[in-house]
Amino acid sequence: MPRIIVQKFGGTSVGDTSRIRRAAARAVAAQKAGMQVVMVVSARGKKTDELVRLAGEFDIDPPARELDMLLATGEQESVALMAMAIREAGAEAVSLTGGQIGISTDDTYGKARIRAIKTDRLKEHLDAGRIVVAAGFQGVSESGDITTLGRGGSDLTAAALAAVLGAERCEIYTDVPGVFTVDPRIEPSARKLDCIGYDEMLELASLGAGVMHSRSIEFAGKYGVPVVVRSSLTDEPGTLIARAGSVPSRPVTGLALVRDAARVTLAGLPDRPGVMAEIFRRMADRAIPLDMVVQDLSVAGIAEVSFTVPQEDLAGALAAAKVAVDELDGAEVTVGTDLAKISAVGAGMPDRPGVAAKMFRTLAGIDCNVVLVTTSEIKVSCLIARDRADEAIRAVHAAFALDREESAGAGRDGNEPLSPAEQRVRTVVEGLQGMEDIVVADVSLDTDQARLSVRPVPDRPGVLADLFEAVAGGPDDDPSTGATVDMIVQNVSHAGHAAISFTVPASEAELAAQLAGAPAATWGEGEVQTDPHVAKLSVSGVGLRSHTGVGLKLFAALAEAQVNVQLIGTSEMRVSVVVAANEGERAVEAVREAFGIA
Ligand SMILES: Nc1ncnc2c1ncn2[C@@H]1O[C@H](COP(=O)(O)OP(=O)(O)O)[C@@H](O)[C@H]1O
Ligand SMILES: N[C@@H](CC(=O)OP(=O)(O)O)C(=O)O
Repeated sequence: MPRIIVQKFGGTSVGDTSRIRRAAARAVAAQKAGMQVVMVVSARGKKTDELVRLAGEFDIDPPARELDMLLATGEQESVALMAMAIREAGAEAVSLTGGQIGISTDDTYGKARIRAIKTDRLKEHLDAGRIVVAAGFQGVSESGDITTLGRGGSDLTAAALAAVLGAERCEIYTDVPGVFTVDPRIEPSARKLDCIGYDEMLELASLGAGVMHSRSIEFAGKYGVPVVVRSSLTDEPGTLIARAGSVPSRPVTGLALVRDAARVTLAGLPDRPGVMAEIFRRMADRAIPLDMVVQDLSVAGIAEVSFTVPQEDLAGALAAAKVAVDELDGAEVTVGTDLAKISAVGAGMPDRPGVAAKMFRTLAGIDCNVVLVTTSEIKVSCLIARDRADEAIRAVHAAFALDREESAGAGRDGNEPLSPAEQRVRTVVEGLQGMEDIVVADVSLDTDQARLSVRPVPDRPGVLADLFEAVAGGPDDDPSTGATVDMIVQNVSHAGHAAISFTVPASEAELAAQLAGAPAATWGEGEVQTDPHVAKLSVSGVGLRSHTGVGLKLFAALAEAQVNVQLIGTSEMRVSVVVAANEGERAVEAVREAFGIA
């Protein structure tokens, strides 16, 4: 069996002739070392941005088919130049477009999904001793049109080619020497990570870390492709992205920032099944990607839902929200702009209950107010004012001492046996029709949870910190005295007051209520309400958030089964909802049926 390596060079790594020569030299060196080499190359520098701008000169909303035709030329230019550079360096090379490689996609221009890849032509060239230079970011639809895979999509081409060719590894060459604890452009003391788990990297990428495209990590994780992110300018070893079992489990591995968030809140909604399904349907109709989704407990039969969208989708989201509110006899839609989302991600978070409290305390320390909170098992996200974002990232980075060298972690050969969840994913992957099809591996029910809601709480910095430090047993999160907080949800405030809900194991409900009572008592009317038994239903799989259909299907199934949703938490790997304890079984049955899971 020939040993194959895929090397991807991003736009910054092929920006000028000397960089193209340098990239070519790397590929030639790998071939000389005995590997068959597939290069995946992006458009040079800011070429794709330029082409988008150029299209805008003629049409502010250019036809998607023509735009894809145009954008694909950026990569076509760079693969041809790269093949010439390789010949100049004394090796054989052939450049291929997405269509020539045999990458078939669906026909969603601008963000097409890969359905299949034919490898015959690639393999023939490799066996003939040529370096294959593949155009990233593009494919061909069933009807024969050129499609693109979404901005940053060359990473996806590389991961996909590595998967179908059974490559030893997929190397992503870029302008930084690896994955850092946070974007080094924001925090110069950011530290390069030696390795990171697929799940953590997937969360970080989807929460804003631009170093890799989230769908490419989804893909690499699904097919078990080892990925290395490294510098195209130096020989440092880079960062290995591998399975969770082979990397250290840190409470916080890294931070990510989304600068352009906007909030939409639908208020005065009836508290009955079907509300979320209606909202998701209206957003899906307009292809609006929902990011943070927050539903807090209803008061006197009135519910409220908030979500964030990229600022550029705000107008569409607002229009869709107005239709939903009318349909649901809701009261009003409000929006918030100039917001940013900062997130902390770490696979070891479940073992360190104080992470959220520490993040809240740090934000309070710089007098930064938190508008919305959502958490999943391995991340905490806070929506804050955009003009505080950089300062907030730097403060949180320092608070978790992310600039400091970590102690030696677990082994990193990636050969540990698959966990049951990973095995389930593998089984589902084997039955996929299209390579990028959704993987819903499991629908589970945890009936051993309690929900606490604290309201009203004053809307000022420090409140979240006081509450969650108290519940965690103090600022040092001593596990012997605190309760283990699972999901945290804070919705937007009204008239200076907000509400916060969270879940804990049922056995810790009383303790948590007691601990939360102390800070609540200092907030005037603040009251802790406990539901000692609720059920948490989770749909888990790979890359759920990038498939907008998952939320829609989940909420439609719950509505059909007449199950009311109390709280929601979303992440890339999991969508969780809290429902009444006596509705849990009915809910899980309906959702399993909807996703075709036995
Ligand atoms: N956590 C992170 N680690 C490293 N780089 C990051 C991180 N988050 C964001 N970045 C940014 O990602 C950039 C590399 O991605 P990109 O510009 O898309 O490169 P390419 O053109 O090679 O695809 C870096 O210059 C860096 O500023
Ligand atoms: N050229 C495309 C695809 C890509 O992945 O680029 P880069 O590797 O430079 O992020 C884009 O700009 O979106």
